[in-house]
Amino acid sequence: MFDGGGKMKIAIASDHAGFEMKEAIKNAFPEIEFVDFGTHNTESMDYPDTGFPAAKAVAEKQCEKGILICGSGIGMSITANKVKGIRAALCGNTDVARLSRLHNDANILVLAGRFTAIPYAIEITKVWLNTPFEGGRHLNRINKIQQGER
Ligand SMILES: O=C(CO)[C@H](O)[C@H](O)[C@H](O)COP(=O)(O)O
Repeated sequence: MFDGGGKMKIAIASDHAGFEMKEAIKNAFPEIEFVDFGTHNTESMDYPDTGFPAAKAVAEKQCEKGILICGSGIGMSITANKVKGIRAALCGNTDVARLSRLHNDANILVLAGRFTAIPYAIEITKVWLNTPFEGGRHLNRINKIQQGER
């Protein structure tokens, strides 16, 4: 369980199409403790095999947040949002990444390994990790999502 102390603990996972970006993100943030759910090479595999365990680690609060990467980001988004308590946001630019935290309290960032340049994906990640939830009117909406999950 994440205890709020020490390094921020982030679940990270990809399929083969997101492997290179996953490794680059891990290297770009040495101050973060990444729990890597795979995949560990570029051999073809199925994104739910890594996406579900990573999303569950966030939902069960073993990790504070998560980052998932596949080719388009769609498969990982669909997978993660099947897990109760997960609000996964596919972000292709820094403005949307900021809003996904401010307004949606997104607890998983999804990136598109085949459609976003790696240096920009790192910028998106930096913004996403450093933006707090705004609360207020947005909290009512998050509560309604949680009620709809039941
Ligand atoms: O789920 C996806 C598309 O909606 C992901 O982008 C996958 O990475 C992609 O489908 C993998 O494609 P591949 O042809 O098997 O490499």
